[in-house]
Amino acid sequence: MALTVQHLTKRYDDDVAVSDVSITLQDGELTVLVGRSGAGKTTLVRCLNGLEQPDEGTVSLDGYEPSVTDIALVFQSGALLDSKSVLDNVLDGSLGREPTWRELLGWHDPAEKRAAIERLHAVGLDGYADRPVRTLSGGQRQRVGIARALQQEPAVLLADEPVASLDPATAGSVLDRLAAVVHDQDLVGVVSLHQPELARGVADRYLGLADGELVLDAPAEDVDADRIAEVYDRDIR
Ligand SMILES: Nc1ncnc2c1ncn2[C@@H]1O[C@H](COP(=O)(O)OP(=O)(O)OP(=O)(O)O)[C@@H](O)[C@H]1O
Repeated sequence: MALTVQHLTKRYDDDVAVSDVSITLQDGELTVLVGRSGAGKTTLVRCLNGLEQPDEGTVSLDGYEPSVTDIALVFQSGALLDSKSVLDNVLDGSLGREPTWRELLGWHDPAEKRAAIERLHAVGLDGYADRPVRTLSGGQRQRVGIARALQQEPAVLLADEPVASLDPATAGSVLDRLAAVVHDQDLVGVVSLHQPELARGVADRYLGLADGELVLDAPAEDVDADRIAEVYDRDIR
């Protein structure tokens, strides 16, 4: 499976947020998207999953237009429902696959429940299913967010600055989980990061944006700290 972006441009009035970006991302690889504040990372991620419509260009999955469930997004805040249990938050990922009456009554298919518990295992949250989400730490919440995204059974897993609010050690462990599920489940993985040093060890590929333009697209083994620093040092228009 490959996610292909061709000549994607997104403008806000006269401001070009993403400018003529073309990329191909393979499954089983975690791509780390870097760039200074305002470079266009969030806009590109939102265009990838259809939250924003590009002004020009296309996004395709193996040559087809992706469906809404093909691409899952992990939000910076986790965007979880605090009053619900961990398991119920994960099960929200399969809404849309289950009949409406089940959603309304909260009676989930037992197979979906088993799958949700396996997804909690995949993100290292065995034994947390019945905990109310409000009792979790920031890192645990982000891992619930990843499990919920996996419950959607996507081909592409996007995460927009998923560790911005976490301390470096916790951020590292969340990114390790993200990389592990991308590799184990052969997903196309994309994570945007404010702190590129956290990407070392988890990135298979780097993309760098500067002022909306793609200025770096290379396998991680070809990218050293200086190459990443160049992305941040580019002159702003
Ligand atoms: N909804 C919007 N309306 C108008 N301009 C926007 C909107 N969203 C983003 N922009 C502009 O598009 C450009 C790219 O913003 P974007 O949020 O994609 O950058 P970013 O790299 O994700 O930044 P950060 O790291 O600070 O989150 C910026 O100039 C921003 O002001």
